[in-house]
Amino acid sequence: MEKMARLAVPTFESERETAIEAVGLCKSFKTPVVAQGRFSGIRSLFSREYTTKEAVRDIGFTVEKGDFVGYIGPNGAGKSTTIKMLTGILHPSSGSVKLAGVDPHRDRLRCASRLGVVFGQRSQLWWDLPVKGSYDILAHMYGVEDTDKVRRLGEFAELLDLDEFWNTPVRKLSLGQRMRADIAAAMLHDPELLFLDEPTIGLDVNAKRNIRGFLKILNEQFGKTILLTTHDMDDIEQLCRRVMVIGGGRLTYDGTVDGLRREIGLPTEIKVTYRDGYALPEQRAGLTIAGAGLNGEHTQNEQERDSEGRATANGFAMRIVSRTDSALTVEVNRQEVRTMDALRELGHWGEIEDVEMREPDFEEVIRRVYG
Ligand SMILES: Nc1ncnc2c1ncn2[C@@H]1O[C@H](COP(=O)(O)OP(=O)(O)OP(=O)(O)O)[C@@H](O)[C@H]1O
Repeated sequence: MEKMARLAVPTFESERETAIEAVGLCKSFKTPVVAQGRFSGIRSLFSREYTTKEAVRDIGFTVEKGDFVGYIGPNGAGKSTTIKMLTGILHPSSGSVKLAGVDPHRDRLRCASRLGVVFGQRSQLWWDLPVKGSYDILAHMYGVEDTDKVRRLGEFAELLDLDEFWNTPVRKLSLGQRMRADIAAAMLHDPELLFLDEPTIGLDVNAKRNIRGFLKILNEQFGKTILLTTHDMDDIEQLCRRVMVIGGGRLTYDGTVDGLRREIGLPTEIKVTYRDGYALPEQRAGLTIAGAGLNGEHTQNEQERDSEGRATANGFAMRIVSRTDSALTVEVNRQEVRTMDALRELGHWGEIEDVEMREPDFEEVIRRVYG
């Protein structure tokens, strides 16, 4: 870590300089209408009929230098299309993008030196070359000095455990190894700005932890600006201060992660197993416990559930949803009470042997955002 700190040349003079500015960004795709019937394949080739898909509609936002922003939304929402426009791979149908004041479409070369890009589904490494060989080519392409290359790769190898597959052809790497190699490749020329499109997709817990740790260091110690798309809510919660949600091509939320959770209002589920059973306090047998510090006030307001019978955010602190002789499963409304306070309360009812927690899953969170 100390060695890494020596590498850390602050890139930004001012903390709050703008790293990304997107204004009225739109992207439509025209696709030929597929003809029906005999010779449909050949007729489609000559068809003049098109359908238009508005993948991104009027998106605007600003990202300050040093920010770590999550960009989330369901499949087909327009995340990758946005990233491709931000990185200059796709031209917007209308609107504009500036990266540190530079248009990535007009000035691709200047932007390339400031920009690292990782697409989780695709690699920028040479399939048949050993990992090291790809880095040599990339360093040459970006004009990275040999001393810088060696120093950076040494640090990345330490932080991302690259040594174990240094000489292995890329095609033989596991998905986790390949992703680590790809992220190091994207940072080899020391860009200020890093775009990551689903970098943890399909990875096991250890590989995810390793990659998240590295991204955290890049952001917190090196001040790199990072924009991350993901379907993994843990990526967002552990890494991002800010989250933007896109749905149907439009930005539907832009704010803090906590703000998003509050807006959605889904409860956390906790299952507590007791060593020798539990005793519910008399006044709490109604299974719904009021907020304000779990003071035992009893509420039984049916409006606290939505039309599907789920607990809604307001009006309760903790609700018992199922129980056996030795275990209780409760929903905790995090708008009303902290999880630690809920656990403390549960601890008063018996000796706790085991605790399992379940956060609302990502797809459910997203569904709620779109109402
Ligand atoms: N080159 C293309 N031609 C036609 N339609 C496209 C093209 N690229 C994307 N689309 C369409 O634009 C919409 C947005 O796609 P995009 O890949 O940006 O979504 P996404 O949010 O990244 O989804 P996912 O999470 O599944 O990767 C989708 O309906 C997709 O089918």
